[in-house]
Amino acid sequence: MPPIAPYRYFFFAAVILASAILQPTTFFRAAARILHIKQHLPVVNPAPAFLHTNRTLHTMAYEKELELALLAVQRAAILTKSVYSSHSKGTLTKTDSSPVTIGDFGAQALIIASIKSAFPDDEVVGEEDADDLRANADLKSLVWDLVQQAKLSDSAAEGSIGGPIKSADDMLTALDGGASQGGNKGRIWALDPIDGTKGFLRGGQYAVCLALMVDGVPTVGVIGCPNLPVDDKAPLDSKTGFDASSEGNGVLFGAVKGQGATSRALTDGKLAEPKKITMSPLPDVSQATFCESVEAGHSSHGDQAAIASKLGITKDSVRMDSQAKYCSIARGAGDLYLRLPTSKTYQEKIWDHAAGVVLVQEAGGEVSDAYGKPLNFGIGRTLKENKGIIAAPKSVHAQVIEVVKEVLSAKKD
Ligand SMILES: Nc1ncnc2c1ncn2[C@@H]1O[C@H](COP(=O)(O)O)[C@@H](O)[C@H]1OP(=O)(O)O
Ligand SMILES: [Mg+2]
Ligand SMILES: [Mg+2]
Ligand SMILES: [Mg+2]
Repeated sequence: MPPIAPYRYFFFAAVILASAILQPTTFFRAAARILHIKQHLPVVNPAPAFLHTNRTLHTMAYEKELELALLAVQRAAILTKSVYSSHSKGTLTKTDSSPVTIGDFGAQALIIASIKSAFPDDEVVGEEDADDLRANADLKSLVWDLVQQAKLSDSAAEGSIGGPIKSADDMLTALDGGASQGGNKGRIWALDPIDGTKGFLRGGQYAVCLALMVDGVPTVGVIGCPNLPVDDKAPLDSKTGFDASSEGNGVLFGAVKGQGATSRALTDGKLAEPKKITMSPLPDVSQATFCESVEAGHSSHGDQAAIASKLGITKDSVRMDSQAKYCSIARGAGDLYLRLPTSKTYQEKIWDHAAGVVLVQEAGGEVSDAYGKPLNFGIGRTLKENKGIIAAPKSVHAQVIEVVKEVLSAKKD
């Protein structure tokens, strides 16, 4: 074999350098495979931000996962909207005394079927399971009817998320597919088919929430909010959290770690055009609008009022159910989300926060527990190492945490 001309070494080196810059995750994984390195490899931000501007140069990391999640949530929302507007919601009470409806079961089955059609090896931590449907044939047939009717009007979009579920038994299998115990290894989706079920029953806000966690880190987040106004800057109503009179409600939010966050109108077919969203600049925290749960049992309204008052906030809180709170602050309609614990024993569930956290982080915010500790999504189905949630623009997060700590330590005395 003739010797390789020296300039060719430069050429090889340039190719290797370019792959490391343009496709770092693939590059390091391939290198690790070649070198037989078995240790954990970090998730690497796919490429410098300037390369994201030109889609022909580089395929965005998690593009397929984001699109799948957006369409799967959009299809599930067709089902939840039909239950929301019907007077009978097939409500049951779970062993922890929280409500669940035929909407929750149907939406979970549809979304897990979509995930499994595209990513059969991925695990899912889903809130619901099929036990009640296996025990009650009438309930099963009610949910099966709903599931069969929920189709995206665009056949390519419907096909891309696996098409309809084939049988009632397949529906039960999909519904039971959310039993993963979570953890910090590999790809695990966190799914809340209806978040804010109490709001859903009351006629308030609710959300269909799906996140992909990679090695325990929320990486893709998608939330459908059928009752939020499409206009990102529509004022929040202090009583209900949304302006019920506004036309064209229904928003689909999406975010990928390192790539920013978007909102778009929720449709019944293919995806609408996305708009970039960011949190509002908040130079003075006393001007903040803060969001909290409607249910006094889910977060401490008293502690939250004390924190707001110490921060000099005079505006009424906006009370709304579900992760619509994360969505509202991510798009600058509100500024802070305060969720102080009401009980020493309650453990927040990962599906109640994973998607919202990606959205807020990608819109310029920071999310931690009430003591400023990062949320650990990689230790099971709950956030058992954390107490409470504080989400705020990065610029004021530390200031808010100081005040939260003061309020909490004053309570202990
Ligand atoms: N004691 C509690 N503390 C905090 N969150 C709770 C508590 N009980 C239930 N939740 C959860 O809070 C979420 C809704 O929050 P919000 O009130 O902010 O909309 C629901 O997912 C609900 O769980 P579940 O789905 O079991 O009802
Ligand atoms: Mg929930
Ligand atoms: Mg739920
Ligand atoms: Mg629930």
